[in-house]
Amino acid sequence: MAKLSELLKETTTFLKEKGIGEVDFGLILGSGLGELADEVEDAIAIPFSEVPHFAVSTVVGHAGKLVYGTLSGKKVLAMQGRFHYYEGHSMQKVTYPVRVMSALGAHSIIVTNAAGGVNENFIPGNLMLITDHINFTGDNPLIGENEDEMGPRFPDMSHAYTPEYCEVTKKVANAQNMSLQEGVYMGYSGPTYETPAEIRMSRVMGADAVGMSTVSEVIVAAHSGMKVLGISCITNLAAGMQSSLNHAEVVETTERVKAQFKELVKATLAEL
Ligand SMILES: O=P(O)(O)O[C@H]1O[C@H](CO)[C@@H](O)[C@H]1O
Ligand SMILES: Nc1nc2[nH]cnc2c(=O)[nH]1
Repeated sequence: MAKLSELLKETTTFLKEKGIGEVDFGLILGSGLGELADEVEDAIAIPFSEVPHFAVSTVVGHAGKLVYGTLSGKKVLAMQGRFHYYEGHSMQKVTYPVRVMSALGAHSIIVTNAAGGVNENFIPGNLMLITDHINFTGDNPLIGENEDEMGPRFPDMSHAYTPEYCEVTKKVANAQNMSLQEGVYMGYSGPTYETPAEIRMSRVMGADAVGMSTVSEVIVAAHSGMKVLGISCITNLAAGMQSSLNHAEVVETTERVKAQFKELVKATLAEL
């Protein structure tokens, strides 16, 4: 199998030929949250299907494009949509875009997602600052040979969600009179939503929200030495807390709060 560093060379050479230059921040925009990339100035947009070694996005609410340009004065490379483990990709494939962002010079990523609220104080439409995560997917993108030039064999996850970035985000939300919840995101493999019993377990384990993404991306960001800001949009109450769950409701809730979500990310990005 080709080394990761060799694959990355092919991908970054392709992207540079398309006009993509230095990147400060990588942005991963979750279910229904991709519209933020439409605000990128001087944008260069490339479908995932054209990018060497990228998977394709198959989920509703994930446009499947890379968008490069300037947002809040920062050079960003945004993913309008992401890859998920439940789509049948390996964890390495799911997280390859984070490797690409790092290889293009990004020192930080902003990860966003749609998530179910486990914390009984949350309501659909809330935004939640992710302060930590529980990897409950049963897999890890770093399993396998470690390429030492990519990062350490045993990465420290003590401060995976960069504490300074959390502080800045809280200040920005406060200054804008925006309510911002905070909590722990628990990543399941999906594609089933959880059972009510799993949600009761998640709550006991310390989860405030549950989803099917993000944790593997943040593990790779930590491995690459990147700073991380994570924001969940609580799109529904988790299983057992409302009558039933479906993806149409998830996308509908993001529609309702997308203006607030975009404002929070843009204003925070300006301060980072
Ligand atoms: O995490 P994102 O991609 O935002 O989407 C979340 O919403 C989808 C389920 O409705 C799953 O893909 C889950 O992970
Ligand atoms: N796993 C999971 N993912 C979600 N994405 C949006 N809502 C949910 C949820 O309740 N559970």
